Amino acid sequence: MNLSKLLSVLPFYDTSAPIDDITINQIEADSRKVNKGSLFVCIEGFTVDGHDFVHQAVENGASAILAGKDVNASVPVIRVSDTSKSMAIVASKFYGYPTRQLPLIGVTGTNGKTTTTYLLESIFNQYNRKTGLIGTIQMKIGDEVYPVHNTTPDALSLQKTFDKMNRENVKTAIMEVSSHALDMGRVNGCEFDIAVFTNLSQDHLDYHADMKDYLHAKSLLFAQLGNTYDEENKKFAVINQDDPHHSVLEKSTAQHVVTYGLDSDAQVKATDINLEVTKTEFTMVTPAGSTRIKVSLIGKFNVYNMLAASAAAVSAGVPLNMIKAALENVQGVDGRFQPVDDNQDFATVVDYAHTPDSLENVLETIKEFAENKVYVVVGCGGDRDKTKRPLMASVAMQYADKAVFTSDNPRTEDAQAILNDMTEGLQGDHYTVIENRRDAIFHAVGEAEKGDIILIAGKGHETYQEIGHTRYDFDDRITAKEAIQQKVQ
Ligand SMILES: CC(=O)N[C@H]1[C@@H](OP(=O)(O)OP(=O)(O)OC[C@H]2O[C@@H](n3ccc(=O)[nH]c3=O)[C@H](O)[C@@H]2O)O[C@H](CO)[C@@H](O)[C@@H]1O[C@H](C)C(=O)N[C@@H](C)C(=O)N[C@H](CCC(=O)O)C(=O)O
Ligand SMILES: Nc1ncnc2c1ncn2[C@@H]1O[C@H](COP(=O)(O)OP(=O)(O)OP(=O)(O)O)[C@@H](O)[C@H]1O
Ligand SMILES: N[C@H](CCC[C@H](N)C(=O)O)C(=O)O
Ligand SMILES: [Mg+2]
Repeated sequence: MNLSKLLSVLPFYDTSAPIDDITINQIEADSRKVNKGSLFVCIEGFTVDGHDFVHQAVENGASAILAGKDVNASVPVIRVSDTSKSMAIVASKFYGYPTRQLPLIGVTGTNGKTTTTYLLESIFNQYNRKTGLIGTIQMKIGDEVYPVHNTTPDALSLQKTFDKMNRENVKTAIMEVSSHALDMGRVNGCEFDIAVFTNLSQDHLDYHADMKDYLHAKSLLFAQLGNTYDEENKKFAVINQDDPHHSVLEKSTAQHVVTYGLDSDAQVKATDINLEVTKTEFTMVTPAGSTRIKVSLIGKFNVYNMLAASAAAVSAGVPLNMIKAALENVQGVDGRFQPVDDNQDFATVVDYAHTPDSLENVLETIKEFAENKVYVVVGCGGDRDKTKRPLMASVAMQYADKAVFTSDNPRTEDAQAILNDMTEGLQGDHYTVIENRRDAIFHAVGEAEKGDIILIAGKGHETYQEIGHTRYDFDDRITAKEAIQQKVQ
């Protein structure tokens, strides 16, 4: 695409040299990936400054540079005030505004985003729509799976991905939208049709100044739905009415609000809920009718996730019988309340709870069904919210008969210091500290007796333990299986 034409979407910019004859065939923010004919965008990161890599970008064939400060280059430099924002706008144009033609559902909230997006994927597949999915575990186009580095990728990768989805005939895109992404403007340029809010509780206070700031970031998704009304293209804000923050989000948008909740007067609600150890049953009441649903997902928190997905699907016009069929087929999400079984006489569950609220929800569910003792193996991530550490430890102590505190991605922090943060001032002594996660899992499995249940929390689908800057192979499910096999031999 002609560079002047591409930049016509920007209100103001300066150039160091004429750009009329330049053709751009790629936009790139990583100098290492620049090819001949690229526009290299300099982004000031948390680790390094992209402006320092202009030389490498030019060596690799960049035809022009988009910069936020003075840089020297043998190719034209385009100066803008904010390269991240400009990149999102320019990328949308370069890829032909892909989300204008692609129905897009964004899911935000502290817990339940991944689960809700997977439920939505199942519902839209049942409705015969090819789906695209972007989130914590992976990116998917139909059945094709791609690896991801972030829950919500940067603006450039997103626009590129949506373009690919359009070219591969995706009819509905579903994505997790993290608070980091909203705050950093990664979803700038995305035209959402439905925004879903799951819940808000403490997490990420390493990044957000306080809970108010965290809530504000979440509200940006609802503000981004826009304030113009198009009868042909209705937009919806799907909001959990049982969450105390719901009214802030409702006020952030001018679009239709669809509420969901367990009791109250929500538009989509669950009544007559029957929570069992292997299944859940409830009646889903929606503006489109009611239906009894029997699913294999466990726990009240999953009823919320099902309501969130159903409320979004009903808003998009999916018939209730399709929603029911899809939910009843769902077998669970990778690493979320995932049993590890090898004919042992105690239960073992791997789950991705890594916040005080999610740990409490999952332990509450387990406690309700436990026939005997409850064990929990859990740690807290390094280089992440330090204030959640004692809270997670005390939740573990409150619900478990025996807590085993261990490491969960210490990253650049000292694992023992993280464990000290967890256990300092802790009430009670029914806990053990075993820094090595494999040893901790083997310990819990070794101790468990008939009818006990072990929850291994925090890593879920993760297949690594990150120590320093290195990710070592590690999988709770594989490790638990090995421990069980060794025990039952
Ligand atoms: C704090 C943060 O969000 N960092 C993100 C950021 O990395 P960064 O700022 O360190 O980037 P950087 O390495 O300084 O690089 C700056 C620029 O220089 C460029 N560069 C760099 C090196 C080079 O040789 N040449 C070059 O051009 C880079 O391509 C980049 O454009 O930009 C990267 C690329 O987009 C992200 O992958 C990275 O996320 C890191 C991995 C991360 O851990 N982020 C977390 C905090 C996060 O975003 N989490 C949320 C929520 C998770 C959840 O709860 O679900 C998420 O959405 O993932
Ligand atoms: N609606 C919910 N409310 C509270 N806890 C939940 C809910 N849904 C799931 N959980 C718990 O939170 C864990 C993470 O769930 P999930 O991966 O769906 O959330 P997420 O919002 O995508 O998390 P992340 O921020 O890491 O992407 C689950 O393993 C479960 O323990
Ligand atoms: N996306 C979350 C995942 C946390 C998972 C847990 N295993 C940890 O490493 O803290 C984060 O990066 O904060
Ligand atoms: Mg997620």
